[in-house]
Parts: sequence; C-alpha cells; structure tokens
Amino acid sequence: MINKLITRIKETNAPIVVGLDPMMKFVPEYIKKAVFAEYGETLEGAAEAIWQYNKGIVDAIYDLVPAVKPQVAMYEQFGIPGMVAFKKTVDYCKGKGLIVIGDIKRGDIGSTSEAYAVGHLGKVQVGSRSYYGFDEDFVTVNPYLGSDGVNPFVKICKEEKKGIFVLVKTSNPSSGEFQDQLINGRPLYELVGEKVAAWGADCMGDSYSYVGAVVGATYPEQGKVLRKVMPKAFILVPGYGAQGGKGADLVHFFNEDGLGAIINSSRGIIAAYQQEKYAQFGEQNYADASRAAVLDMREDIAQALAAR
Ligand SMILES: O=c1ccn([C@@H]2O[C@H](COP(=O)(O)O)[C@@H](O)[C@H]2O)c(=O)[nH]1
Repeated sequence: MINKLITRIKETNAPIVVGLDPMMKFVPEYIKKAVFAEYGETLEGAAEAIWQYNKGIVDAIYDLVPAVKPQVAMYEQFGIPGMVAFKKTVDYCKGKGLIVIGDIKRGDIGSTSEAYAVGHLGKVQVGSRSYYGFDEDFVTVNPYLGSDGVNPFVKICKEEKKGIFVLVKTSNPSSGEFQDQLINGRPLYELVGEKVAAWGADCMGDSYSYVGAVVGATYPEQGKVLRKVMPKAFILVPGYGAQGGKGADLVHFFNEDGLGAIINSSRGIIAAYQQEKYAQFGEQNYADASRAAVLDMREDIAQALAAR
C-alpha cells in the first residue's frame, strides 16, 4: 500500500490527505433539513447527514488527491449509526480509488492491539470463515504502550500489505508536555522516532517503509530533525490550515526526492465554504468550495517545495 500511496502522490502531484472529520456544524442546512425530515433528529439522522455531506466532498475531490483520512471520533460520537457511516465512508472512498487512512490512534497491550489491528486492517476469523471489519488501508497508532502495543499492527500490515502511522510528535499545543521531555538529554519524540525507524526497517516497500510516523506541521523544527532520524518513514503531517500550519512550514518534512511526507487538512478543506475566502460558493456548493481549497493547498505546497 505504501507503493500505491507513492504512485498516487506522483500521479496527482498532490502530497495531500483530505481529512474527513464531519461535524454537524459543517453540514449544510439543506442537507440537515432533508435528512431530519426523514429520520428525525436522531443518531440515525445525524449519521445519514454526515454521510451525505462526506459523499458530496469525496465526489468533488477524489480525482485531485491520493488519500483521505476519516477521523473515527467524528463518527463514533453518533454511536452505532455513526460507525455505520464511518464504514460507508471507507468503502465509498476505496471505490473511488482513494487510499484510506483511518485516524483511530489505537494502541494497547498486545492482545488488545491485535484485536484493533484485526478489526481495522485485517480479517477476523468466525468459525471456518474470515471477514474484514473496517478494512482501512492505513491506521494511526499510539505507541505509548511500547513495542508490544505496536507489533500486532506491524504483523497484520505484513500479511495484508497495509501500513501504519505512529504518533511521534503531535500537532497540538500541549504535545510537548510529555513528548518533549528529555531522557538522557534527548526529547522523547526523538526516541520514538528511532523506534519507528527500527520497527519499519524490515517493512520496506520499494523505497519507503510502510511503518510511518505522525509529526505535526505546527512543529517544523522538530520535523526537520525527525526527517533525518527516520529517513525511510513516510510522515503523515496534520496541522496544516485550521491549526495554523503553512506551506513554508512543510518543506523539511520532505526528503530530497520530493517524497516522504503527506499533508493532512481536514476543517480547512471540508468546511471551506464557511471561510470568507470561499464564501462565494455558498452552502449549496460546499463541495466545490472544498475542491477549490484542495487546489489552493496543492499550489501552496508546490510553491514552498519549489522555493526550498
Ligand atoms: O498530531 C496530530 C494527530 C492527528 N491529528 C488529527 O488530524 C486532523 C486535523 O484536523 P484539522 O481540521 O486539519 O486541524 C484531526 O482529525 C486530528 O484529530 C492532528 O490534528 N494532530
């Protein structure tokens, strides 16, 4: 899957992931009105509304980008109907040729991690038969429990030819509380970066490992260091757009080959129509506003990379 991701990045010329983080406040009123008239103001209604909203965005952007990243929390908040919408979104995106990165941030003791890995990347055995659960292509993994929490994901990735992105230096303001703590004079995120390189060493695609890392665009200096610590790891970079990350902040996340990083934007793309810059589209054309925001993001990244 890492090879496919790289091929699609080259074909689209867009190292971009569109984050599918649907919130009710982003769903246009005309969608909510129609859906609530049918389902009522219920969990089923909310799930149907976010699904219809997602579908509109995916239809508008699928030819421009290699990948999407549905954030599971945005679906989980609506209970079982929300998780049905998550699965529908995963399947629909894959049907459109998009690579799906499930942002699930899981990680636990080994036996529990194995169940998470089976449920999201692999197949579960039921008697003599086996079934895919959510069947994303990549997932995000929380490494806080150490190797035995990560290894089950790596094992399933090997079997299924899929991949993971391990949290190394997250984009949020308080990520430093733990991640920047010095251990023998070195920040924890660097030590986690070294583990990512080690976990990924025998998980190589043609040029990059399918054990990747998450490093926030909001920490460009740390990104520069981590790029060197894990040269073969693909870096998933959240924090562009709504969290303040800009094209110029991203350049050191990429290797000299122009690869090695894929930049996520969620709210900046999916709720573009609510921004002043794209207000002319109006809520009826919310998906066209998302398309315009992807094109602008692609240009911003290309200009930054050309200027480095
Ligand atoms: O360090 C991290 C890890 C994950 N995320 C997730 O990415 C998106 C960002 O959304 P925006 O709207 O583009 O800010 C969201 O799903 C986060 O949970 C992150 O932001 N930082």
